[in-house]
Amino acid sequence: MLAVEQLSHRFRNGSEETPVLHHIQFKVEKGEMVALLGSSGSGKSTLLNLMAGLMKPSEGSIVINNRPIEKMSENELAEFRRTHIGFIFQSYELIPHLTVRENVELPLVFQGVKAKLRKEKALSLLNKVGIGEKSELFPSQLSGGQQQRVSIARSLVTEPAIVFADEPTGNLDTTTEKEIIDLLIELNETLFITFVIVTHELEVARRTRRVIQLRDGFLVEDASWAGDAE
Ligand SMILES: Nc1ncnc2c1ncn2[C@@H]1O[C@H](COP(=O)(O)OP(=O)(O)OP(=O)(O)O)[C@@H](O)[C@H]1O
Repeated sequence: MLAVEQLSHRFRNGSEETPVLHHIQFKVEKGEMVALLGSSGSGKSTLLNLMAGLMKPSEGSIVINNRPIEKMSENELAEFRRTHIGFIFQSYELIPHLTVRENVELPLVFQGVKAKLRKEKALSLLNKVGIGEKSELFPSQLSGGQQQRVSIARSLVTEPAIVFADEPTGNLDTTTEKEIIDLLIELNETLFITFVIVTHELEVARRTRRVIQLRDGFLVEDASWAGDAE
C-alpha cells in the first residue's frame, strides 16, 4: 500500500541547507490506521507533504500501490493524487460558496464524473459521516466538527487508496475531537480505509493501533498493539 524507503529531506535556502528528515523507513498495509506523532518541528508536515506527493524528497522513495511517486512527472502526480490519495486538513479547506454536497462532489467533478452519480456518492458519504441532513447548507452554517465531517466525506469520495489527515482535530474542542476520531476509527473498521493521521497530541495517537513517532527528523518509535488503546 504505502512504503517509505530511506527517505531523507533537506530544505535549501540559497547556499544554506536544513536537514529535516533522516532515513525514514516504514510500511503501511491496506486497512491500517497509523498515527504519525511528533512535537512541533519534528518533521511531520514535511513527511506528510512528501508522502502526498506535494514535494519531492532529497533522497529515498515513497511507493504507493507499487508506484514510486517521486519518479512521476508533475502531470502524472497530479492525476495520481486525484485518484489515489485523500487529504483531510486541520482547517477543513472547504469552498465557502459551494454547498456541503457540492464540496464533497468537487473531486469527482475533476474526474469528469456525471452529475447524477456525483450527487449519489456525495449524499451516501454525507450520510455515513452523520450529516446527510446538512447537504444543502453552506460550510459557514456548520460547526467546526460538522465541517470536518464534510472534509472527511470529500477525502473519501474518490475511493482513494490512502487518506492522509494533517492534525484533523487541531481546531476542535476535546469532545468534538473524540467524535471525529471515533468517526475515523469507524470508517477504518467498516470501510477498511487506510489512514495516516498526523498529530502532536498523544491523546489522538493512542486511539490508533499503531504509532510512528518522529523526533528531530528521525523515526524514533514504530509501535503497534492489538485492540483499542482506550
Ligand atoms: N520551507 C522550509 N525551509 C526551511 N526549513 C523548513 C521549511 N519548512 C519546514 N522547515 C523546517 O523543517 C522542520 C520540520 O518542520 P515541519 O513543519 O515538518 O514540522 P512539524 O512536525 O510538522 O511541526 P508542526 O507540528 O509545528 O507543524 C522545522 O525545523 C522547520 O523549521
